[in-house]
Amino acid sequence: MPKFAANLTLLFTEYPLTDRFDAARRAGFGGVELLIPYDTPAPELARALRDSGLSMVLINTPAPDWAAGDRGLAALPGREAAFRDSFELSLDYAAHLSPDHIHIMAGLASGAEAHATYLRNLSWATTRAPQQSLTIEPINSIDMPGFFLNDFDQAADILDQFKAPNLSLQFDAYHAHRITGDMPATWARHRHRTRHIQIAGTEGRHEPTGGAIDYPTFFALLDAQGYTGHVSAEYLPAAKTEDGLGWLWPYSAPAMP
Ligand SMILES: O=C(O)C(=O)[C@H](O)CO
Ligand SMILES: [Mg+2]
Repeated sequence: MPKFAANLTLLFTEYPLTDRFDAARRAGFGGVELLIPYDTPAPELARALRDSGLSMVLINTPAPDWAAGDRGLAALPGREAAFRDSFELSLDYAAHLSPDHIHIMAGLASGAEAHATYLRNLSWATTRAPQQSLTIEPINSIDMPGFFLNDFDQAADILDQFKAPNLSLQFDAYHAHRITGDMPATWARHRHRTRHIQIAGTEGRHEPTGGAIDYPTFFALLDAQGYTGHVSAEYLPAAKTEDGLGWLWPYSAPAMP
């Protein structure tokens, strides 16, 4: 059975942030991820994490002004100093939260200069934090127009060129479906590069049920292939989070009250 984590940026938003950790535990998750933890002091998050007994699976590098359209800095020419500062901030948070992975957000950019900047920044980051697992994630261009890393083969070229032991693929099955139309084939091509998986339903990015991806079959395949990473629920609950968790119950029952 895969190890399931809850994305606390999207799930359990009915609760204040620090209460979401325990809500995830009660629901049966074994880990959590938090995309943008930087508005809450790291010690406060660390306390909530410790009290819940869960592990932190993933944080993202900052997208300094999300509301203004920032989606990360790694591929932005001329913003190298800001990227390094933002990466240092994620390392500060990592020192408190010990995430399995930090996702380096590429940002909105395109072209050769952005590509060169991205490679330079990734190279710097992999050297700066050799013990920290780092990921890159292709994100589909419909949900996030202009995001630099928007294709799995593009990510594979970069990873294969780098061969950095601490840099790997974050495989979001929802994005894989939106980008290629064939999530299982995309997984087959790229699973050896993957250390973290995220899931969502293909209809409205809601619960991972129905829709074009057969998740029970995918989870069985992950078991058969010996995948040891986490599978994070990164979706928009269609209603109250707890009301949509039936998909998790065959794998992990909610804790008794
Ligand atoms: O959009 C996604 O799928 C992600 O995982 C990014 O980290 C967004 O922040
Ligand atoms: Mg994702």
